Amino acid sequence: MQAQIPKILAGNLPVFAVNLAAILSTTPQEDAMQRLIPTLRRDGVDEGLISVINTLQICAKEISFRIHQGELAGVLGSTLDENIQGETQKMLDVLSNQLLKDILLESPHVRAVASEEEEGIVDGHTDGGYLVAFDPLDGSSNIDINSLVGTIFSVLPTPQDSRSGPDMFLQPGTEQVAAGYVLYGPSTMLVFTTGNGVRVFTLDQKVGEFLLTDTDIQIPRETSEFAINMSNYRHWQPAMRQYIDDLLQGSNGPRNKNFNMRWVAAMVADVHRVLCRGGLFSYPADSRKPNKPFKLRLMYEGNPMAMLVEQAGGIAHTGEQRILNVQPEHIHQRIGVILGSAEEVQTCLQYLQGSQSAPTDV
Ligand SMILES: O=P(O)(O)OC[C@H]1O[C@](O)(COP(=O)(O)O)[C@@H](O)[C@@H]1O
Ligand SMILES: [Mg+2]
Ligand SMILES: [Mg+2]
Repeated sequence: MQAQIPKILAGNLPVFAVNLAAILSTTPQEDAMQRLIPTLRRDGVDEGLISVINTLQICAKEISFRIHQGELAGVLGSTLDENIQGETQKMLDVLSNQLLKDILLESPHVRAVASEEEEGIVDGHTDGGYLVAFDPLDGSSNIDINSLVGTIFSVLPTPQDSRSGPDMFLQPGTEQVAAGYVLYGPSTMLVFTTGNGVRVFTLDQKVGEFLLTDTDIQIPRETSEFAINMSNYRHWQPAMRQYIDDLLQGSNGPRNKNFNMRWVAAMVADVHRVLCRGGLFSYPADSRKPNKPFKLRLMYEGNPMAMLVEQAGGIAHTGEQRILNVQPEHIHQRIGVILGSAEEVQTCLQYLQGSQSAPTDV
C-alpha cells in the first residue's frame, strides 16, 4: 500500500521570495540568455525534448524546495513501505517520485515513465515522443542526516516499432537523447547533456530560475582521487582488491603516487565531484548476496551517469563492457560501475582484465 502524503505537502506550491535589487543587478537580456530554454534552443535541441527537460526542471524546483524545508515540511524519516528493490522507502523517495510522475505525465511529449520507486512503467500520452526513466531521490541514506542527495534522469526516444510496455525502455544507453541529474546541495544544480557536451545550471534562489553557470565540462584524464565503499572490500573479486591495495600503498607501491579517498554515499554527489575535478568512482560486483552481485541500477543510475561522463571525456564501464553498450533485460537491472578519469579507469580495467595493455571496448 502506497504511503498517504498529507494534501498540504503535495499541493502547497512554494512562493519564492523576490528580491528586486538582486533582479536589477543583471540585465534581463543577460538573465534570459543564461536560462534553460534559450540554451537548449542554441544547442539545436528538438522542441519536444526541450519541453521534457523543462518539465524536469520544474520538478527539480519543487523537490528542492521541500528538501531545503526538511523537517519543517515534514518530509524526513521513513515510511512503512518497501519498494520493488526491497528497500524501505523514505518519505522523500515517495514524495519526489509522486511529484515527478504527476508533473511528467502531464506533458504531451511523455509516452511513459519508469522509476526506481515503481514496480512497472507508468503510461502517459500515447503520442508522446519520449520515455523518461528516473531515480527520484538518489542517496536516500543521506536524507535524515541533511547530507547530499539528488535526482537522476534518462530520456529515451519512444520506439517507432510495435513495442509497448516495459520493452519500450529496453534500449542501450547509446540511444539516450538526454541524461542528467539534480544535486540538492548547498546550492541546487541541474547538470545534463543532450549530446552537445555537459551543461551546468544553478538554481538562482532570487528569481527561482536555473541559470547556466558552466558549460563543456571536461574530466581530467588523470587523477589521484577515488571513491568506493571500502567496507565492502572483503566481498570484492581479488583483482579489484589488488587494484585498491595498490592505490592505498600510494608512493610506496607500484602506482608511485598517493591517492586520496572520498565516499558521499550518494552516486549523484560522487559523480558530480568527478565531473568537477576528476576521480574514479566505483560500485563493483561483490559477493554479499550471490544472486544480487551489483547495487546500482542500469536504466536510471548507470546509463545517465555514463552518458554524462563520456560527454565530459571520461570512461564509464561495467568491468565487462562499456556501460552504454549494455542491452537492458529489464527496467530495474543492476550493473557494476567503474567511471571517471579516462586513464585511471583504464588502469583499473587492466587490473580486472588481468592484462598490461589498455582495454579495447572503452
Ligand atoms: O550505502 P552504500 O553501500 O555506500 O551505497 C551508496 C550507494 O547507494 C545509493 O544510495 C543507491 O541509490 P538510492 O539512494 O537511489 O537507492 C547510491 O546513490 C550510492 O552510490
Ligand atoms: Mg540511486
Ligand atoms: Mg533512489
